[in-house]
Amino acid sequence: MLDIKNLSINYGKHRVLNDISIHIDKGEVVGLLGPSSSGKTTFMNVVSGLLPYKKGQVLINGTSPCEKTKSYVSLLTENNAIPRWMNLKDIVNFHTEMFNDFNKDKFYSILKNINLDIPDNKKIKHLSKGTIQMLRVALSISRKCGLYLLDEPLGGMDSLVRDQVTDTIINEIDMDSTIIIATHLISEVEKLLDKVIFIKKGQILGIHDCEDLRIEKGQSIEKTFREVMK
Ligand SMILES: Nc1ncnc2c1ncn2[C@@H]1O[C@H](COP(=O)(O)OP(=O)(O)OP(=O)(O)O)[C@@H](O)[C@H]1O
Repeated sequence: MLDIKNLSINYGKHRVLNDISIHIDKGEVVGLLGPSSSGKTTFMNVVSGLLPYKKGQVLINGTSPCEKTKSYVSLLTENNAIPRWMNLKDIVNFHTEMFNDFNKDKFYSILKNINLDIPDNKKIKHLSKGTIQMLRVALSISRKCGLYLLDEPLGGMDSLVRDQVTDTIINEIDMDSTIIIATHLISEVEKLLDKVIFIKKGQILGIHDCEDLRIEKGQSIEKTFREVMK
């Protein structure tokens, strides 16, 4: 489904992704795990088509990121891009117009499941950071896509809410869709993951099947992550 070969990205002279190669199958749930500044967001931006690349190859079902693949990919960006003046109804209308695959009913049902009771006329600027993040996650998983790129989906949420949101992510996304979650909150997402990619300073330190890694190391993915990143 996603094939990346020898991808390198520079910002000026600073290399932020260094010759990375990754293959991800349809339906896999993959954790892109690395400390701050390891290149996770850059990776997500390239795959989503937001950031062009010159070195290497990125193929989504055989096609380089472009307008066509954008309709196949739901990107949850790390930072909020929803204008602060919008209210809930504006946001829903915007998404309905913007994305043919956005399912409004599903969106409201997800809000209900995560106990997010936001009136239609409530403006973004009056919501807390954690609430905005929950809203953004609900928006991105209410699209029907083949690939979900979730960049720090749990940022700004308290631990109880994080559990609820991780369960919602896995329950609401079709099983044959692929999910890539970039995060450094590993314990919260590790139960969801089939595969992990360890990344540091733009370099892939390892790609593993989670079950195999747990058996091989006899410990959690988070503990192995800490050892690998030392
Ligand atoms: N637009 C940019 N111009 C120059 N350097 C950038 C730009 N965006 C990111 N960088 C640099 O690229 C490196 C990787 O950043 P990136 O945001 O991809 O990492 P990350 O793993 O997502 O980090 P975090 O977990 O803190 O969000 C960092 O050193 C960052 O400072």
